Amino acid sequence: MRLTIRDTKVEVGNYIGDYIARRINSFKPRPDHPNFVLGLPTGSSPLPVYKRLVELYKNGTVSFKDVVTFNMDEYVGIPRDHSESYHTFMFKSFFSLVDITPSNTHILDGEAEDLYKECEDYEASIKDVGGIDLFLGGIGADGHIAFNEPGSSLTSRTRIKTLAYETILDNCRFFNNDLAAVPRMALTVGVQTVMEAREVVLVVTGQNKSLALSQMIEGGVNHMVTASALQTHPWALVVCDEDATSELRVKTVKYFKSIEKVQDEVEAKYGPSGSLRLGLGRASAA
Ligand SMILES: N[C@@H]1[C@@H](O)[C@H](O)[C@@H](COP(=O)(O)O)O[C@@H]1O
Repeated sequence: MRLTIRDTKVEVGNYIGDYIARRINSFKPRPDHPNFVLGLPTGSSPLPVYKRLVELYKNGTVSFKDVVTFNMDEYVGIPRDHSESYHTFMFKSFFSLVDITPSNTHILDGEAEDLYKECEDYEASIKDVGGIDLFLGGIGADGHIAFNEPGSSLTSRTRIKTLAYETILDNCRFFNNDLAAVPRMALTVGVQTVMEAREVVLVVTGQNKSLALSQMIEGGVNHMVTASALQTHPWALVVCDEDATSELRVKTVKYFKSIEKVQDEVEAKYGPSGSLRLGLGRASAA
């Protein structure tokens, strides 16, 4: 796992936006994997990333016309046109602002009649397009990834999940601080679904994420901090701001800062390594 530290949230957004655009532009289509497949999160942390991607689209650096997307999660219990549904979030923050083909975007349907089938079909759709090339994610204050709350199996797949009280409290800010209005359940990709992406990039910003960041990086792999599973991913990158490093050891921060420059030089010279370079990965092996 690599950690890249930037001064501010905006710089984190710019770094990740540029990074994703580079990956899209260097993607080489194959008959069994014709499109770049991008996994996407919601939440406030990825907003600067979306802003940067929109800028890059507008200035002609990148196009999303042939990009296929899969979102991480969606609430159960609110309609998709609700102002706080993840369908609405994605449309407003990203999809309506770029040239993405609507039929190439996938978001779990929290209103589906058969929620179990919806989850199974979602996993099958990911396989059908050749797996996810890059999964962008955020992190909850308790260290969760997508809606894989503490205690979730690290081998979990897309499923129905009851939200932890801490997550409901956190997300209350989006529902006029009305606790009763926050949905209690969601559909979410599993930890294993994220782990099977060829590459995972996590955006971690703000002091309120600093404990989660130290637990996921400096602690052991642990189902109580589901993002810690990324320690075992062959190509995971965490990009955080200075505020989010407050709980990290000075030694950890120094180490990752010292290796960043060399890693960037290696990648600039040789391109991404191993499985990424070959366009192969866990997803295609599965
Ligand atoms: N399901 C989402 C996560 O995917 C997101 O990472 C988290 C943090 O959101 P924020 O970035 O707003 O702190 O919120 C929710 O739990």
